[in-house]
Amino acid sequence: MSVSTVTHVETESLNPYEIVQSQIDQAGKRLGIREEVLNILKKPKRVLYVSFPVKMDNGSIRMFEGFRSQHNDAVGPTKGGIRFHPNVTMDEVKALSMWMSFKCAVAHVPFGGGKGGVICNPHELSKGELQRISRGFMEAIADIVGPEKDIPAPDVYTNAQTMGWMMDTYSRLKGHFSPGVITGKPLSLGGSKGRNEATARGCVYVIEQAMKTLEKPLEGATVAIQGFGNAGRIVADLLSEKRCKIVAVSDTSGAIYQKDGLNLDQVKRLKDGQTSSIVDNPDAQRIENPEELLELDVDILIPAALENVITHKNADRVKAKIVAEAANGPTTPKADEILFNNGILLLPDILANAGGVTVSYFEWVQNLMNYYWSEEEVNSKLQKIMVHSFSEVYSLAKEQQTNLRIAAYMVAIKRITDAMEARGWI
Ligand SMILES: NC(=O)C1=CN([C@@H]2O[C@H](COP(=O)(O)OP(=O)(O)OC[C@H]3O[C@@H](n4cnc5c(N)ncnc54)[C@H](O)[C@@H]3O)[C@@H](O)[C@H]2O)C=CC1
Ligand SMILES: O=C(O)CCC(=O)C(=O)O
Repeated sequence: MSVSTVTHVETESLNPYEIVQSQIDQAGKRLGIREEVLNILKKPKRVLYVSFPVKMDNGSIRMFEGFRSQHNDAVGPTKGGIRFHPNVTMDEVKALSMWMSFKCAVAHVPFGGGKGGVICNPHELSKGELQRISRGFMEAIADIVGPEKDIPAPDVYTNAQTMGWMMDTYSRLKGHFSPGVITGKPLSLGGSKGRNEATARGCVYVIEQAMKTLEKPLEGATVAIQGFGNAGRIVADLLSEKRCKIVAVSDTSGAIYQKDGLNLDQVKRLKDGQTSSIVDNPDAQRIENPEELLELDVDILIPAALENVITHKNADRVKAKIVAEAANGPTTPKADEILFNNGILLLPDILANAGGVTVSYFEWVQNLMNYYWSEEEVNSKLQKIMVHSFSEVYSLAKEQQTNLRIAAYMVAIKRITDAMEARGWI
């Protein structure tokens, strides 16, 4: 491994909106795209701020705030998840919507990028309150979403149930059943088989291709995963089915380690138990500083929680051979540079976690046809897309002697600017 050339960077922006703009600049310049065209991509087309009242269980009325950002719809209607989190900001939602445009373009999914967020802490809310927040937010954004306009989906701290409530609210407002307005729904409401696992499954398909390319066996590979929700937990299961050793996982309660591989059934029982905490595990060692999970000497590191966890401050201590970004935006641009110089293969979010939106696209197609596919059909179509996307991005990265993130952006920007040109926008 070569020694990093970037060792004394003092600061870098952790604002995801500024980060995605710098990523667009880097890739756009390599493509030789005019600045005025890149400027179109550097801002979302529309951002809606909403505030809405919700009746709480104790009878009080509380105001909640949220955002929906629609980045670029040159390729098709905008699409992307809705996040419920206490720290959601408008800039974060804008950035997430931009990553969605590029992700869809990398996967050849005919959507532009959208994203939503509601500032709230689901851990402090009852199921009834969550339902009223979900309905309130959908009512507030109903005018700008729709099966042919903008199609939300789950993201952090939202799930199939949240999507079901939102679909019901939208359908009532429009006066007809409208499953195509949102994806990631329960199967009983037009959800797609395989959507719940799709983000993780897509990530595993990409990891498999990367390991093949590096000529390393997947069987027996050691894995550390930050985040144990939809993305992280299912990645753990799927990689363990492939006989990888999941040696460390973390969630908001902390991080645990077991050098011979964690007993995942036990970890899941703890997560689903009363305290919802993975750290009370007598058979695993607790990692006192959970961020040190990112620095473990493993074959594969999977950030599957939030943004900005691998930065210029800790990137030099990352020892994994592959970093697979199940999360959106976990690695900063300076950290990208350090990992690349250190010979670590980073599978960027807009490639590695594109499985979720890909199967969301399949769900939308099934809703519009009102004809549903088997799980095998969904998974095999997903695999084809992920394998093809990886090889397209990997070949370009080799040709351009750059990292996979910049190559993925180049693929995406080319596809979106071609559509903008064909529409006569540029
Ligand atoms: N759900 C989906 O289909 C997709 C999700 N993603 C991305 O994957 C990431 C995770 O999302 P989901 O798994 O859907 O959310 P989730 O709500 O199902 O799970 C989030 C997990 O992250 C953990 N977490 C939160 N903060 C943490 C921290 N500081 N340290 C360690 N763990 C922490 C939580 O405890 C929870 O286990 C996000 O970046 C999301 O945008 C990307 C593509 C699709
Ligand atoms: O399934 C979707 O439409 C979008 C999922 C998502 O929010 C993401 O890929 O970040």
